[in-house]
Amino acid sequence: MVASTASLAPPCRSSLSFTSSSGRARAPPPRAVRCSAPSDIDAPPLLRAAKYTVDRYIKSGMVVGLGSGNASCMAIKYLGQQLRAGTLEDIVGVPTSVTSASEAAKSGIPLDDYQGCSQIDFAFDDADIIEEDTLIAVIGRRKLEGGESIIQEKFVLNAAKRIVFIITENKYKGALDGSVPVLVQSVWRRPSIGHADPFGGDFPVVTKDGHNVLDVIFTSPIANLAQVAESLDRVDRVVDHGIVSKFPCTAVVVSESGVSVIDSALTKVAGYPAL
Ligand SMILES: O=C(CO)[C@H](O)[C@H](O)COP(=O)(O)O
Repeated sequence: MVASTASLAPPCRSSLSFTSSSGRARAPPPRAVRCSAPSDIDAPPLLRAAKYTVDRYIKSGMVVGLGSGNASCMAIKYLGQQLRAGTLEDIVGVPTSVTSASEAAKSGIPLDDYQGCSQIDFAFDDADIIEEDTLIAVIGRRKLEGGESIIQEKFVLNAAKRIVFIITENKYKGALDGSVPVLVQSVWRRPSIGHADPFGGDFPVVTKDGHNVLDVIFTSPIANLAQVAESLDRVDRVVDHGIVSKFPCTAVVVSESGVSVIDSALTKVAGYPAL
């Protein structure tokens, strides 16, 4: 459960600046490009997307960030199958959560800890929502009580040379809605009865890194996720948040009609094999 709730006025798209948290201006990313994707037409669409991601992006010898969520779980299992079949060799997985670590261990994928790992060749992950064009994602809206960690997940994604989000079509949007999870240093909460402390009170979630989670709820569409991330980065006692801004970034999007690949780097599209 979330610790508490706050609201934030949505930023205005007209002031989009793409300034990084270090204050450096960066060029707006190219528009995402869509192309159709591939084979294995009998499998359920999410599984096709997971298999496509493994087949297309993972090569023998890679260090691979292993995401969290349904699609990532399928990709982890399929990666394990490819290792057992000998189609892929010498893969080391870096899990983004306890759940992905456990799934990878069951699938026979050798693992490394994210804290001991500075270079990750490729990572895949689920997301709660992805902004069209920029491919900026929100992760971590679900409960944070099963060993998930936004800090761990973002560390792995940021350390990866290339990332792919595997999502269903309803998560790929122009006008984003809902909430952004924000990690804050634990605060003492006033109890309605009894005693309170950072680990109790009215039972707020305390993450495995020792933080509380605020869900910043937007009551109108989020016009500009990059600007929301910048604003949050400037708030005192905010440790991290669920907005992932990474370039280049690819979304493998599942719809009823099939699987599409949307790539934020126009130049990469030409390199795709015929699908
Ligand atoms: O934090 C996340 C990705 O790590 C997402 O919140 C979550 O995993 C989405 O899961 P699903 O795709 O199964 O709904």
